[in-house]
Amino acid sequence: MYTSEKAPAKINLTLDVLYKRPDQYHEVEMVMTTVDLADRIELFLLESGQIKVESDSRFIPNDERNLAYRAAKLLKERFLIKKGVIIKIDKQIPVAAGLAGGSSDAAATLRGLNRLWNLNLTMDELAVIGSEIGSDVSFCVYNSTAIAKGRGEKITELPPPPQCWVVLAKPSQGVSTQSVYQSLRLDQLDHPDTGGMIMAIKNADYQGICTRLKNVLETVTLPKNPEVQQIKSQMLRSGADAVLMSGSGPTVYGLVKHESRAIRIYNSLRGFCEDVHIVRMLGAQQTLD
Ligand SMILES: C[C@@](CO)(OP(=O)(O)O)[C@H](O)COP(=O)(O)OP(=O)(O)OC[C@H]1O[C@@H](n2ccc(N)nc2=O)[C@H](O)[C@@H]1O
Ligand SMILES: Nc1ncnc2c1ncn2[C@@H]1O[C@H](COP(=O)(O)OP(=O)(O)O)[C@@H](O)[C@H]1O
Repeated sequence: MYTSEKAPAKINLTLDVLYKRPDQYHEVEMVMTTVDLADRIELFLLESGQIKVESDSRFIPNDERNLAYRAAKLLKERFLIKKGVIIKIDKQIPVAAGLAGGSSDAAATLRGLNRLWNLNLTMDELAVIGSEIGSDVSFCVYNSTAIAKGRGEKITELPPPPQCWVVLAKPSQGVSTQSVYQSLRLDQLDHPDTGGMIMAIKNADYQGICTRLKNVLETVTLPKNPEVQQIKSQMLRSGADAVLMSGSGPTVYGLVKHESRAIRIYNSLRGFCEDVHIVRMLGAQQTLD
């Protein structure tokens, strides 16, 4: 028995942090969507009951630390499943980049095992389970466009944003999500216009989306990582309609309407950044290829 899932990357269109919670997480308000840069997850039923992870990437663990492994283990224990699974990960999303690659792999594993192990769980039930793996996993289960609140597990879906091209550039220096949140100066934040962003998306207002991109975590990552600001400036110089760092970073993305402009930005980044991708904004549930 076999099944497969795509695990797309996410980008934050807005990311706001409201306050630090008693559980030491932060209350967030984020508008996120997906792009067509995706890992591919293949799931093979194992009668032996074992969970195995195989990946072509040397940047992620292939044991119980892998978020896809943790998703399988959680489902197996929660629903007393005797069978096992081999999880093959074709890694395309840059790791520790602010693109939720690990979270998306975990979410794709939940969706795939729901079929492979005949669990018949709803997306809402899978999203609740996903929130036990990480704050971004619930959003990744729905795999669409949404407002995320709470730690990131309270999801309200939105219509997809208008079609456009996205140039993603990931600087070489990694970033620790935990340290970014912990270094945030909550009393000095200039908050995003989250409501305005939601209206712009609902009205398919591309310009309105561009003018409202804002991520408060930039206040931490940009001073520590000058490459991020350099890439933002270079993208704007080369014609991006808007630029922003995604999540806790360091990936920067630029939005443009036409592929020719995306190619010009891509070429202008040679020498600035090695890990650059031209992708489409997705924003809606993906059918399997
Ligand atoms: C920053 C964001 C924005 O979309 O994405 P990435 O940059 O990771 O893609 C997310 O909030 C990251 O979600 P995720 O990467 O799943 O975080 P988790 O593993 O749950 O938490 C990692 C650490 O980040 C901090 N954390 C995370 C979420 C949150 N709402 N408040 C926090 O303070 C905590 O210190 C936690 O120990
Ligand atoms: N399947 C996976 N894909 C990517 N990273 C993973 C995976 N499983 C565990 N990890 C670990 O999670 C961290 C990066 O998570 P990722 O979701 O790629 O970054 P971000 O949270 O910045 O978007 C790294 O420490 C990586 O080793």
